[in-house]
Amino acid sequence: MSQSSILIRGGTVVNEDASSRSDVLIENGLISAVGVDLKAPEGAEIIDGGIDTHTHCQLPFMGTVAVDDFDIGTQAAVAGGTTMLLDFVIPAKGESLVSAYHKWRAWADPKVNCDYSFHVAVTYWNEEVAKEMETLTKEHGVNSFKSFMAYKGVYQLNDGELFNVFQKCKELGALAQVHAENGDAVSEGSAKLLRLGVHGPEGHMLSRPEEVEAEATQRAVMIANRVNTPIYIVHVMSKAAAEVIVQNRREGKRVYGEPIAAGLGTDGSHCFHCNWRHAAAYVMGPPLRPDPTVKEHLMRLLATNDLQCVGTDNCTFNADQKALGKDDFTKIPNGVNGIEDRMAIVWEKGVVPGILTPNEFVRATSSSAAKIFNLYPRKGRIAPGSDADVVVWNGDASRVISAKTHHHAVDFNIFEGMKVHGIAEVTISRGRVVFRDGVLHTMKGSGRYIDRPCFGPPFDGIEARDKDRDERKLKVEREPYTGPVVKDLGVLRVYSQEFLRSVDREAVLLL
Ligand SMILES: NC(=O)NCCC(=O)O
Ligand SMILES: [Zn+2]
Repeated sequence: MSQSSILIRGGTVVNEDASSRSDVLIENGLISAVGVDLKAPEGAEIIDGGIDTHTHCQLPFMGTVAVDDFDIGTQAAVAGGTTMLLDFVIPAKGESLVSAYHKWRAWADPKVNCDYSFHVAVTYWNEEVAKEMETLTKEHGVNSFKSFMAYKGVYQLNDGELFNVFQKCKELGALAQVHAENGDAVSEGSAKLLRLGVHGPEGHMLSRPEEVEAEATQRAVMIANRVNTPIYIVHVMSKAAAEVIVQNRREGKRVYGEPIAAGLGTDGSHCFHCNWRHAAAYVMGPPLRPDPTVKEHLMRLLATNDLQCVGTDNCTFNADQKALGKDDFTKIPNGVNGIEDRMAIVWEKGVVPGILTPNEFVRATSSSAAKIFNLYPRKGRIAPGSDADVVVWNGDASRVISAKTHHHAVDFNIFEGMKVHGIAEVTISRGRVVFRDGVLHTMKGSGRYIDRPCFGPPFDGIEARDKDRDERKLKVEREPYTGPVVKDLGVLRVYSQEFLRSVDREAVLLL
């Protein structure tokens, strides 16, 4: 059969809700039939191609540029069974969001080897930004905007700005996302560690413990709930932050949480490694936690659907780039790898020990992302009419992860030496075999940018909740007050407690 027509026979088709022994027929980039005797290698599982919800290919960041570009990043993706990336446009403070979007498209379009789409970060706030958000949703298929609560002085928004961004997201039907870390606490913590003479990578981790992430997570959820708009917390890295999400979901708040491959597969103890380069390789924000039990904890929350999508935050820097921070951990470019190994890490740490079923694996690595970002069932499902992004997955086969053999550009792999089960034997992107038996067959620029319409599933019921909560229902109709009113001084003056203590109170009131 030609590339535009592929029949995968004799496998088990694994969707998020059911598995069945079926063949899969692919024609012209779409799945055209799923059924028996249509005619994968015996015993293989046919899984919908993975969706990585969080990548930063060739991101200009902290004085350098991430080395996995859109070509290498998408090659690594398909080699690991991922067929779609959701990357981020991150405009500089004051830069037009729309221009930044076009700049990122020009970087990505000629290079991508599988489908992709962009979230856009809001790194400052004014009315022009609000208009540009609208343009991005209406003309450029963007339905998610990320705000940073960290990176003080660079990307960090204050609470008032978060209210504005979330309110605009709600109006547009776009999903508000946050990087939840208290940027002021990070900044104070970093300065303290440096003052104490802790300059190495461990200082990064020690300067921003779990409560710094948990507090910001709670604040973001509170603000989103005040606005009554859904909120998506990117890279949930700690038990404390995860607990905030679990509790708020129990209370009915519309909150989604995204652990990443690094947080599920390894931990922050590496930041104490005596080799500086090794330790620096694990520096990312929020940090990987030193507690070795965090990874299993997060995996169990994926099983219960308390956390939803697995991303990677893939943002890779070579040794010489990480060395920008050799004398000061605050200058180490933050970021780790993950795109290629994400699916295998979730299989190894989730399915192999029995924490996740294969169906839950599909939900966590693909279908939930497709639903939350409004791509379903075009992506995230093996069914007639869906895009033919498919992986023939061998859950019994194993490999040892190594920077020597990986498909990334980076010179280090945070999962180095780990034996993982779950191998993508064949990866099909839009009906074309792009990876088979360990060999890439990618075509640079063949991936497409996928528009994502607004008002996806996270918005179901939001309007009804607005009606239910409408405070006007509690407004009290009263007789107007007709008694005396103190003379209006005309000017509202706000004095500090210190000032008030230092002067005669009577005098101040008379001013
Ligand atoms: N996360 C990280 O350490 N690097 C990438 C940029 C970001 O997402 O904050
Ligand atoms: Zn990120």
